[in-house]
Amino acid sequence: MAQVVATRSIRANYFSKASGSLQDPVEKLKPASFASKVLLPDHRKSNAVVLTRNSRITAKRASRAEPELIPVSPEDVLKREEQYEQLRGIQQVGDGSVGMWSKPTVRRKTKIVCTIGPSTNTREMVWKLAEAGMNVARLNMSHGDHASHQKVIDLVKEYNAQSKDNTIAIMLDTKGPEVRSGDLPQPITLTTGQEFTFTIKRGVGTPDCVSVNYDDFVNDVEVGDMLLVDGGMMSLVVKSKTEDSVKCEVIEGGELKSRRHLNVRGKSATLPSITEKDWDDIKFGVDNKVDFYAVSFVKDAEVVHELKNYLQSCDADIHVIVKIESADSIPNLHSIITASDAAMVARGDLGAELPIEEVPLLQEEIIRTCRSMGKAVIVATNMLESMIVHPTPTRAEVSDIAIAVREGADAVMLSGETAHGKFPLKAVKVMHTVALRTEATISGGEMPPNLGQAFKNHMSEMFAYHATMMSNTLGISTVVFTRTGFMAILLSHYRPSGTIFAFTNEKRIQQRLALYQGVCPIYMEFSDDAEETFKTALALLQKQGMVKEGEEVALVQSGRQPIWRFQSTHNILVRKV
Ligand SMILES: Nc1ncnc2c1ncn2[C@@H]1O[C@H](COP(=O)(O)OP(=O)(O)OP(=O)(O)O)[C@@H](O)[C@H]1O
Ligand SMILES: CC(=O)C(=O)O
Repeated sequence: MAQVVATRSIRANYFSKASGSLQDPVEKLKPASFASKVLLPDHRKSNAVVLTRNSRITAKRASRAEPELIPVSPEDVLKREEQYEQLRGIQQVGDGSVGMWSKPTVRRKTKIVCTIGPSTNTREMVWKLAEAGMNVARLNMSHGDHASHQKVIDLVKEYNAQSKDNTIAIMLDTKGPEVRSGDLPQPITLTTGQEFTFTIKRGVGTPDCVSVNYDDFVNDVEVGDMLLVDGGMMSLVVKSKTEDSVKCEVIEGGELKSRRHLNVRGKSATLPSITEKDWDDIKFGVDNKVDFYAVSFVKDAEVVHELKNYLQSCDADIHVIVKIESADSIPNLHSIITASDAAMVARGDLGAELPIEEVPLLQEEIIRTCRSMGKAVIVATNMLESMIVHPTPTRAEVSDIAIAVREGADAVMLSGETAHGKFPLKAVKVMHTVALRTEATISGGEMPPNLGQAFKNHMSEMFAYHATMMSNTLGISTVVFTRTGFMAILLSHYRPSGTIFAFTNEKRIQQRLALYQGVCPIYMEFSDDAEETFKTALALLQKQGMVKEGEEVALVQSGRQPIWRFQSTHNILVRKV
């Protein structure tokens, strides 16, 4: 057994200039030296860690072995050998940070968010999605009613209650101040060059005029503005305005269906980010104890504070994900993300309010900002759009998922693909496979920028750093015990190469942790005796096939609320299962 024990005297100035999020691909293929597996060049230069007192680090060498893939469906079992060979190949030419001495099991780290809709809102489909790899179920409050969302919430809770080793978090996505066209008796064809009118009068739906659900639409738009319909599928330029209508010329035509999104290029609506309907939906989320709110069209941090104050006032422990999708949010990105728990790159509206070519650059920037601030980040929209109607993805879609994984997203999201698509399970499987394959090429040890500022240099942060170094060096998984989720989230932030098995005695925390990259959350009653708890945890991991006999793991005891330890002591124990 190896042990790291430290007291408060450990110097915490171990942070160095971060590595970029993407390593040079040629560099990546070079066999790494031992030192480069442990520390990146910058870390080496800065002589990162100084343990001054009461510290000892030893580690036992176990037999060399290779990692194994976890099957997620019967089809995967058939492909196991093939994938195993693939991964082995990668590790031989690549970093070697996984599986150097021990035998960790390779699990997908990047999480999958699935929007539940008419294709998937049954018991059978919720179960199948969960078994295929869904980690978070998203309820889009722009569609459906409370009764239909309640049914899905109950199904997910039922799944969680009966599942031994899996848990699905619930995300309630607010409708927000979205501007939509009204209902139409049947779709209308818009032809390039044609005149078309939007009116704030209710109930209009003719071949050349349709209602808009927002009274200030006429005031917000100006002559010359470009209107985008359905995320840019169609576009119109504003030619003139009256008191209640906006006359346009169709630039890009197409088929206009009922209740389509309307965006004005470069402008956000002057509506509040949380509308009356949203407050009603938020209350519904509190009553149902959902895990996350995804708040649409956030423009500044004020709205996040307002929501957090409300949640505090009703004693609701629900995390807030800000959706970055409005032109106004970009100048306030830093303060918005600071105020929230996580962010979503909501590329649909983002690419309509801003020029579409800005989307990949903003995605990279938002991910980098979140990673440097210790916040979770989700990449959403159109990830496998073609799979709404086709059983296989385009190559570009596969690349899109791989890019989000390599950029360091905690999660990737499916929208129409699982909500109303023809192949929801296949879409999840594609996401799973692409994420897993991409992750196998990412070497452990890449730290986010500005590390050390995110969590106020807490002692736990240094332990997360060292546990990560151990995981990367020894090729082992990490086991952490957490009541609040803090330490598991912190570890996730450092992206160790092995899985983070996060044991918690709180069901809510277990569900919340389902969103975080690399975290496998497990519910367990804690005993008063630490040793007994460790043994039970390792036995449980072995029983579920998550670790194997003889495999080593790093047990981390740190965090804000000490469990079985004195206030000022923190431990990392390396244990053989
Ligand atoms: N709860 C639901 N009930 C009915 N239909 C739904 C539900 N959730 C999603 N959908 C359908 O799936 C589609 C894609 O879901 P998504 O969450 O991407 O919607 P969206 O972001 O509002 O996009 P859109 O502009 O297409 O409505 C929706 O347009 C809607 O047709
Ligand atoms: C997810 C979402 O709301 C968007 O992409 O606009």
